[in-house]
Amino acid sequence: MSFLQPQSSIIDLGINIDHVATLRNARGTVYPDPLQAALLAEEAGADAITLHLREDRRHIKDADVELIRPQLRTRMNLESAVTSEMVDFACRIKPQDVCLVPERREEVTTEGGLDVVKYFSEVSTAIKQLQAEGIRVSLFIDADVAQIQAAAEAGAPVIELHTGRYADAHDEADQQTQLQRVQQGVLEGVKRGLKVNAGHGLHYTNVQAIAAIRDITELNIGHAIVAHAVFVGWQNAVREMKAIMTAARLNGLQK
Ligand SMILES: CC(=O)[C@@H](O)[C@H](O)COP(=O)(O)O
Ligand SMILES: NCC(=O)COP(=O)(O)O
Repeated sequence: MSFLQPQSSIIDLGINIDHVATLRNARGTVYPDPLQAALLAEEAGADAITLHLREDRRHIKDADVELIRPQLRTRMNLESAVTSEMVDFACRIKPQDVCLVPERREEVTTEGGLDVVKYFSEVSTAIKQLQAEGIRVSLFIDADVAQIQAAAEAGAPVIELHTGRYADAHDEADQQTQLQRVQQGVLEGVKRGLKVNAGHGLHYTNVQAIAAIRDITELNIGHAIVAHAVFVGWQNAVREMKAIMTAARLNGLQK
């Protein structure tokens, strides 16, 4: 029985547990356990658990997804490449949400958003297949009008804007430019009736400006939280991020 009371958040936090698995896999141990991380994150205020089953299985493994799915008391947001192997797997597991992402084997992390314009037919087909299983589909895209338009036309109800360029900005002027791109992207998404999420590369001192954007529903954050947990503990790291995001949103609403 679950004693976790669902509370409505002013902005949702999806905790990405990929790099709990990265740490586990580094030594071939069974710890740290991604399932335990997911359950403790939920207790600490996570609104969703995000995990990316990469084609090379470098962190999350098939068995993690299978084990974690029925145990969650919030929801699972499974990040997946647009391949028949991954989409079939997602259809079998039936997470509440699937976020379709681009993948390149040799990349260190997800570089850039899914090119929905170029792969419109493949993306539309994957969306239909997932939706037939009752899964809500999100597309991980750059804050680009053409991509947002294509996402809406492909039938995705949700987009997640890639904040990597904002996070990697080399100076303040560039960061402002990238922030404005995200802000504009959010407006474009909302205009088309989409739920707009964001994520990638967000951390404790750059998340505020993104969380303050009033129409963003959810942020997905992983690497920075796993890293911070080394010093403050996993649940404190989750709570701290949620508190920072909530304060930034409330602040943003007052402006
Ligand atoms: C899609 C995305 O931005 C993240 O989930 C990212 O994939 C995290 O995992 P990696 O660090 O393996 O890219
Ligand atoms: N979709 C983005 C995500 O899940 C988290 O990315 P990161 O915080 O690990 O960079």
